[in-house]
Amino acid sequence: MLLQVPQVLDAEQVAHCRARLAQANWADGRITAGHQSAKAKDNAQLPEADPVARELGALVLDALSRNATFFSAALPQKIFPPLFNRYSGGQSFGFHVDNAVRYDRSRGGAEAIRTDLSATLFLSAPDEYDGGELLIEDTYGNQSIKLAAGDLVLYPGTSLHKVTPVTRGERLASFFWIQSLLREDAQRRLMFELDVSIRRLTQDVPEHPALVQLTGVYHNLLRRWADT
Ligand SMILES: O=C(O)CCC(=O)C(=O)O
Ligand SMILES: [Fe+2]
Repeated sequence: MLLQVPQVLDAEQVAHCRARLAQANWADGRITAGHQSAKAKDNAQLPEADPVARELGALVLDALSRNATFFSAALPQKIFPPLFNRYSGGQSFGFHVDNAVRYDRSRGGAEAIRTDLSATLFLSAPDEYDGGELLIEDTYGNQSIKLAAGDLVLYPGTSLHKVTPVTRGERLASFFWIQSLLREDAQRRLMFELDVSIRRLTQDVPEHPALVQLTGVYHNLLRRWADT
């Protein structure tokens, strides 16, 4: 399932991130690339331990924790501390699949996070740059994603994807991975659709007794499938 989540960050939060990123110590993006993707990757990135990355990463995680759509679609178990990248002057990232497991070293150890889902949170407005589309190979063909600043796209970690060359301006984004309670994309999609339907019914017919039953079905399926 490929899902766009609008307005994860508001205009003020985006402006704050951009101001901090303008002063940050950017490095070559290949620092976090796996063996294969290093060949395809040409961008700038903040190192994982960079204080600006940690500070803004916490801001992004806090926004995600209050976003019902993100929660319902991802059913997050662990989230990799958000990273930040920048493409300009023709930079791009060729087709690749993200590493299956990432190690979060932000708390001293090296906690393994299975990358069930990948996410990009756009921090530049689409009219600020040319190119820079995130192309994702989906079951239904290629999707070309270029979202408003503050919006996020969530897609299965199993997907082949690339970022097309940025030929004008600069594309800033935050990107990260999620280990979900549900390992399979098909299960996550079913649970998301069930949750969206229950929420619509709760709005339209709040007193209907079947709502209690349906909510029970949701939780009992999750209990059956959740991998904790
Ligand atoms: O910049 C993006 O939108 C995606 C970055 C990416 O695919 C990666 O770092 O693995
Ligand atoms: Fe990637």
